[in-house]
Amino acid sequence: MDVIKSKETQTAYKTNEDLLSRFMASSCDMGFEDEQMRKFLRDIVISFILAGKDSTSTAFTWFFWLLDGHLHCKHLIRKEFSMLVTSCHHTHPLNLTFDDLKKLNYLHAALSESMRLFPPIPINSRLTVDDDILPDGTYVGKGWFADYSAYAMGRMERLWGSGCREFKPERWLDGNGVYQPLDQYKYLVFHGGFRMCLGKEMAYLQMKSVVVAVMHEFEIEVVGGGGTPERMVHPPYSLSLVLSVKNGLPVRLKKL
Ligand code: HEM
Repeated sequence: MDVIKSKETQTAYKTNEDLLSRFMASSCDMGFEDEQMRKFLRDIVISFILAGKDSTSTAFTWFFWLLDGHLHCKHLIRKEFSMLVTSCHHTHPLNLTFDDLKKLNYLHAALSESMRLFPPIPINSRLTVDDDILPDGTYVGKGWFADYSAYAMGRMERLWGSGCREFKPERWLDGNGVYQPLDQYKYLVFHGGFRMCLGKEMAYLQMKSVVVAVMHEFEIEVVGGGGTPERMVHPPYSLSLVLSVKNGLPVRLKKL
């Protein structure tokens, strides 16, 4: 609350580009009293922090686990961002801009593919407020839970074809290597419809910039071996609200 109050005294929040300033600037005509507005902003910030922290860190963990078992993909990711840095005339990947990061098609595909197999939020639930009939004719009564598993859906042959259990970033790319988003209801990693994740684009942006920064500086080796096709048959997961790697993911970093 103190941070919000101190920002209110700086008129610069209307032009500042940090997230809180943006929320403040876009909420000022909502008709709230001062204190109501502060609570509203506090709740938005807390929900963004809660929703965005464990989800992205879980996604990173599986991503690096999978890369360790798919060295060709690791090589393609490094090649893609190194070429981008050169073509944009930057001296360091940390100088890549928002628009530059959007050009990392292969990395975007590899992140999507990793989350298809290991969705950070593996199971999700809804409680019905009224009787309803789903589009396929299934009856759902008032007060019932309707659950879905993004983990199971990401491994269904009917949806992803015979190679559904393989890590193949290429399935997200067209013939020119450009990333092709798929139907949000086939890929429910970020949920779908009105209550879809509000931080999806931010999550990709954050993950791309972190992957590039880390991989530019270090070679990452998973202690005990990463997600080779053989190890992927029985992945070491631990199921909670998020899909963690069981006992964490110890890695060795070698400075490049
Ligand atoms: C890989 C990372 C992420 C994944 C897989 C993910 C996934 C999801 C999912 C499945 C939901 C729906 C939850 C539900 O309604 O039951 C959700 C909601 C939400 N996410 Fe994310 N999320 C990620 C990152 C982020 C980030 C970085 C932010 C913000 C900085 C964020 C903000 C939100 C918010 C505010 C909602 C609630 C939307 C609403 O109820 O209308 N998420 N996310």
